[in-house]
Amino acid sequence: MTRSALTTPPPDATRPRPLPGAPAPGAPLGPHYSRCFGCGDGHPNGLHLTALTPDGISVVAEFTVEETHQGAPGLAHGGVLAAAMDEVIGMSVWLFQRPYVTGRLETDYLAPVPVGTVLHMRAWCNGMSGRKAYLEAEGRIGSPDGPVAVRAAALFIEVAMEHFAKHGDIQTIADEHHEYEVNP
Ligand SMILES: CCCCCCCCCCCC(=O)SCCNC(=O)CCNC(=O)[C@H](O)C(C)(C)COP(=O)(O)OP(=O)(O)OC[C@H]1O[C@@H](n2cnc3c(N)ncnc32)[C@H](O)[C@@H]1OP(=O)(O)O
Repeated sequence: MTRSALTTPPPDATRPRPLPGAPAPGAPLGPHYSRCFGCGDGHPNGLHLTALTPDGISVVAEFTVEETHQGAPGLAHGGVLAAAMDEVIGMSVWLFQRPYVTGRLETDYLAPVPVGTVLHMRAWCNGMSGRKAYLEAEGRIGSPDGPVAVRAAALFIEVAMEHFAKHGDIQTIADEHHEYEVNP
């Protein structure tokens, strides 16, 4: 991965560990929001990623490239692939049970991804330092051992739940997230 200093963990970053209450290995991860473009099962033309965690600290996910995801005829749009990377990384940092948002996302495109492809994705955390989490992901064509088509490196920043209350739709957060108390 061609990664900048901004997405490279500093020497004092800590390695993540599975938290008590993390989903059991192999258990499916539900959407964080039903209308999320990346993972929402209620989104009419989103990516509909399906995911699980093998170990409580990383995520594997599948994304089937549909006609609605095209850029060039018959090929996935690069922005859609970046969205898929953002989403699987967001799913992995969600395992740490604190809210994070994408601060920076870097993407390498290594091979075109045809419509109909099942992209096998994996995301993991390289280190955490204060509010910053340094993460990485890859997407492989056709199988978990297939050729790598996309790689991404990201800096996610921890935010308070008030971030979503201030900038988003607090009622929907309250309706779908009973695990958090939101005090706008
Ligand atoms: C209900 C549940 C739903 C759950 C929701 C889960 C959603 C998952 C969805 C997938 C993920 C997304 O797409 S999230 C959507 C896309 N992302 C966003 O909308 C974020 C928009 N940006 C922001 O809101 C803001 O810029 C923040 C929160 C990222 C940072 O603002 P802030 O809180 O004021 O903090 P700030 O002081 O600026 O930054 C903190 C530290 O991070 C560094 N930093 C900040 N941004 C960057 C950057 N782009 N590149 C490098 N470094 C950065 C700063 O230098 C600083 O370092 P130092 O000085 O401390 O060293």
